[in-house]
Amino acid sequence: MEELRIQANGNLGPIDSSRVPRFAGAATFARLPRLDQVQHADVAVVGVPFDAGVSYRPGARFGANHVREASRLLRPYNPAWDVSPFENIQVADAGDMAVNPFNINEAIETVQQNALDLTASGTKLVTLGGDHTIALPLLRAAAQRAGEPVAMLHFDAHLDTWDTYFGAEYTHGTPFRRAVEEGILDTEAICHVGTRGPLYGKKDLDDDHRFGFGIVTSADVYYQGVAETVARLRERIGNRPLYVSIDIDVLDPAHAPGTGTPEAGGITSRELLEIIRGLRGMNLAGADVVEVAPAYDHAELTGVAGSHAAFELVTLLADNAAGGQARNGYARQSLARGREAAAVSAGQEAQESFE
Ligand SMILES: N=C(N)NCCCC(=O)O
Ligand SMILES: [Zn+2]
Ligand SMILES: [Zn+2]
Repeated sequence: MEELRIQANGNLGPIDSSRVPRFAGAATFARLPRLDQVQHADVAVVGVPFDAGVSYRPGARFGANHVREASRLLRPYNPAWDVSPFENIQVADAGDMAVNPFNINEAIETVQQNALDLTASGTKLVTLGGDHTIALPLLRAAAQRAGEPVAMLHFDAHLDTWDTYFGAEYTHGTPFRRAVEEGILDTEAICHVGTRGPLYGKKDLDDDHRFGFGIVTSADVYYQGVAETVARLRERIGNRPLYVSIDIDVLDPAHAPGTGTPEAGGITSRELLEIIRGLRGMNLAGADVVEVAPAYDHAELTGVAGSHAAFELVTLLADNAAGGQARNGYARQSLARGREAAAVSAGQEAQESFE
């Protein structure tokens, strides 16, 4: 079966699903080779089976393998970008980090160290969680590799800038407050996207604002549309090294029921994928897709959504490595049409589409 891989430009790609049924064999992300089967990976997809930081339903420890299973149906060409990511760069599945399920502090150290090890020779990481606690050590590693605090786009129903739960500082609801305190985020360029749902009090928003976060709520995405959302995010982030953290609960529970703390009124998977495509050319340092909890999933909805989000992130990295060649994909065309339609309805001249 191994010899039935697609190969291009010296890169070992997925097992060819026209010759080996895609439901055969052990799952790796997108049926890509394991890291130990390649000389060097430009991008590694790695799992973190950890959920000891959750405040409600457990189960995200099984998320990475669920996303891998659902990713069997991905195909090698991404028409939204006009890019074949696995041809441009070597992408491999680095398996799972061996994190201690009984000791959160130790697990956080392990994730940070493993992330540093995996990125030692320039590999970029797309991490599959796991609960959102793991974003903290991943951000530490990303900032260390970037040599400076990183910008962040945080897709989530929740702020995750709370202080403590039951006195615990390191949980899935607190990683970004810790990250600000540690000085690893560029607080000029951090933004939540998809925020919604009840909070503990107004102070949650005041604190979050004080830390420097911008907020594009789920309703904002609805009212202003994807094209405008993307334009604002790009303006805020610029060319800074950017970490993208995607909590799958950013999606409406109709699109992603398999998660631990669902909130009604979320964005659609179409909106999420289009916003990621809108980040074309940005300086992505690393990314994660977290909080997939398969026990609450139905018909693999959440797994499929997670796998597609990860595929778009890998495509972004692959396109950057090829010098930002993506020009003719249909996402670009849709985005241009969206900007035009928004301008017409606002009675303005259509603005130049961003580059
Ligand atoms: N799903 C994440 N990351 N955080 C949710 C914390 C919500 C809470 O327990 O209040
Ligand atoms: Zn969340
Ligand atoms: Zn979260």
